[in-house]
Amino acid sequence: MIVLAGTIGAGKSSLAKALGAHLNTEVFYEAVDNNPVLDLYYQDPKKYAFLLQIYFLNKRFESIKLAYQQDNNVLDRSIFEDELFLTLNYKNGNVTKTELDIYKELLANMLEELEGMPKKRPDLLVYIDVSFETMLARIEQRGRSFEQIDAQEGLKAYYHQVHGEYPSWYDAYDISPKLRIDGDKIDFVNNPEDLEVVLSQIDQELKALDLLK
Ligand SMILES: Nc1ncnc2c1ncn2[C@@H]1O[C@H](COP(=O)(O)OP(=O)(O)OP(=O)(O)O)[C@@H](O)[C@H]1O
Ligand SMILES: Nc1nc(=O)c2ncn([C@H]3C[C@H](O)[C@@H](CO)O3)c2[nH]1
Repeated sequence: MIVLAGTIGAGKSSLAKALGAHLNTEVFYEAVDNNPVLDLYYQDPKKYAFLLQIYFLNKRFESIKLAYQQDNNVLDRSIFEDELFLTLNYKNGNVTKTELDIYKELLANMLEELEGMPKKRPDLLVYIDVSFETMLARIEQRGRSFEQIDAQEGLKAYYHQVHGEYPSWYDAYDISPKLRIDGDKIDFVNNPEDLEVVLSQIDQELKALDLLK
């Protein structure tokens, strides 16, 4: 399983789609469309943060179990980043200490389940690194109404926090081999040559892991 990581709007879903097509494997997208809590969360984070965290964690676990069934399936965001969002929500007073503790216990239980599976962790994590300016531009360009910074006071500051958490999260990540992609410079969405460069970098990593001929 190849996992894509990165801040909101970094390009994970876009690269996941291209990578799945390239490797001829399945892509497990993050549960955004038909998510009954996400827009409520953006309207009222204090009320809905814990429910949203549980919603994403449950969906993530479901996707991981399915994704592990075949080599080189692609997962749009890692279970470890969910914890990054949780911690941030706790810091911001949207999640109580009791909720934080319950979530962490549940997560530990889920990770234990994964430890019991034939494949225990991702084969490769691909991190798309973008600047804060790029993050904002991509969120605006994608245009989900509830994510727009003019829709909600404090949203820009929240995005700044999320963006700020990622570099140290990525540096500390040691669960699997990892690859960083500069999502500011490499336009794998509009430039086929750039996409080719990224895909061949990933291919090389997979070959080194004996997951690609
Ligand atoms: N490298 C890139 N160059 C140009 N545009 C990009 C690039 N990556 C993504 N985009 C555009 O930015 C927007 C967000 O991309 P995408 O939905 O793939 O991000 P994401 O990381 O999956 O976001 P989220 O965390 O919210 O799910 C889309 O409109 C996409 O077309
Ligand atoms: N609060 C919160 N916790 C999560 O675990 C989480 N995972 C994703 N998201 C939000 C970010 C994008 O708007 C949108 C798509 O990534 O969903 C989250 N928000």
